[in-house]
Amino acid sequence: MATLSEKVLTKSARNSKTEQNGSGAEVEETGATSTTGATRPVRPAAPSTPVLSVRDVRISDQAAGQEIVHGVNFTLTPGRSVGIVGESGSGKTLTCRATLGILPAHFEVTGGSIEIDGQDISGLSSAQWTALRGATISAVFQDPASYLNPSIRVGAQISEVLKVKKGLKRREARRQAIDLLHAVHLRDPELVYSQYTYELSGGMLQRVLIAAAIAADPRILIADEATTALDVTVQAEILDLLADLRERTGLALVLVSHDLAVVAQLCDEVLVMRQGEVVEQGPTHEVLHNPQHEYTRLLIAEHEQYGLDKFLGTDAVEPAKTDAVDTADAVKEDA
Ligand SMILES: Nc1ncnc2c1ncn2[C@@H]1O[C@H](COP(=O)(O)OP(=O)(O)OP(=O)(O)O)[C@@H](O)[C@H]1O
Repeated sequence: MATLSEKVLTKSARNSKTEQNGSGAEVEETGATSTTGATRPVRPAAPSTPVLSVRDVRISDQAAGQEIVHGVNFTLTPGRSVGIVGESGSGKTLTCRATLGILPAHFEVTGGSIEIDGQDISGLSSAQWTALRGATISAVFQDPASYLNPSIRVGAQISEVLKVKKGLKRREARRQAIDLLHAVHLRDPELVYSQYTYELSGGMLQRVLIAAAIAADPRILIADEATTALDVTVQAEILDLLADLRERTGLALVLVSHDLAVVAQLCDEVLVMRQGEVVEQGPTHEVLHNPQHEYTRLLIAEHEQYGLDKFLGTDAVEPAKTDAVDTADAVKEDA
């Protein structure tokens, strides 16, 4: 079977859409939520094996002696995507970082379990993590400049991933890095390869970071507010790119966004978080069309003015009941 980057590159070379490759299995929806959350009906589990299982994960700040994330559940099979939305500080990034094994100092997973490709991550050694990151699970965060080294040409940074993770020789790593820059729709990839971060725009840097993140053909990509800082046109292009990777290569996506339109466009399932709780969870279309929790309704109301309904098909989104609540406080991110 062709690797992820080979498939991306093949597609890029053809520069045309192809049909799904069959690896995009039906999502296995657990139907589970936090104990306080609204629960959706469970669909029968899909036959495909999960690449990522997050089960009742709890994260605590050990310095403060406080649980911050109170139980997150979701399962991803190849080619499927889950979105995590919610107010600032609700635990979205901590959940992602726990999945990547990079929680900040003092923070620990104090309950539940996380399995990547069937492997419980709790007992992994640092060598095992090194093998897993990039090759099986990868991530793109906001602010790409802070994840790239300003004193090394961006292409060399992608080549390095290819040399370390795929054991490629210098010349082949360079060739594949340029192909990857092409695959993320950067014009003149050879030029970009030889440039430094200060020479590139935010949108270009974000694409470079995505190219680096997918270089080693991961099975799971975590995109945490990866398009938030970009202008709408560039954001749309990057979302298309992620959707394309997902459909064509079976990449499983965890997408954190404050933007419900982004989640509506890209995700099969959505988790709505507030104050460390998953208050609502289910198939994206269902949650956004028929929200059960007041906070979800608030989020939707906040986004309707930005044209969320255009991503939800022809049906209008349920009108939100917002009278009793100060939405500006409830949805701090949008302030
Ligand atoms: N490195 C850290 N040190 C101290 N506290 C932290 C750290 N990272 C997160 N927290 C705290 O943990 C809680 C959850 O943070 P997290 O970053 O997961 O929120 P979030 O939902 O991703 O928010 P945002 O949308 O603003 O990124 C917050 O109260 C935050 O202040």
